[in-house]
Amino acid sequence: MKKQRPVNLQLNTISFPPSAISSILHRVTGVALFFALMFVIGAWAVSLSSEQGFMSVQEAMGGIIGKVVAIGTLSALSYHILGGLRHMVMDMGHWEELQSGNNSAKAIIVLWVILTVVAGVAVW
Ligand code: HEM
Repeated sequence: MKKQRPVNLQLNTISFPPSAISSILHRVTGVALFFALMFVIGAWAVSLSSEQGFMSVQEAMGGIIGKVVAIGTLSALSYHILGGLRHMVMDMGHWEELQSGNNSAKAIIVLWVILTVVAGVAVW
């Protein structure tokens, strides 16, 4: 094996194509959804436990932290669903080439940003 193999440990010089960014985002939002779901189910359970529980969840959701968590959850869910739909289309044999794959990745990222802004406006 060659002793002097090319090494690139400078992460800021590695450029990721849109499809790679899309793939990373899909995994990140999947993990984020797992944790967000604990919060959603927890809040749901407390809100249904009693009238006081409902009021406390309502109050928490009206605060800045509650709103940020809600927007983050909706944002992760919207990206994950868009990514899931893109996967479904790819499973049917489309958007598998370099160009079309990168284009569809860019498209869902743009759609995701728009949906996040819409969710932000709606929740705030
Ligand atoms: C709260 C519900 C969900 C959670 C917690 C979740 C979680 C995850 C996680 C953690 C991954 C990454 C797995 C890995 O990369 O090893 C993943 C992948 C995936 N998810 Fe979800 N997911 C959820 C809902 C959905 C929905 C609604 C869809 C479809 C619209 C979907 C479609 C997919 C697909 C297609 C993959 C595979 C992506 C790939 O192969 O790169 N997921 N999910």
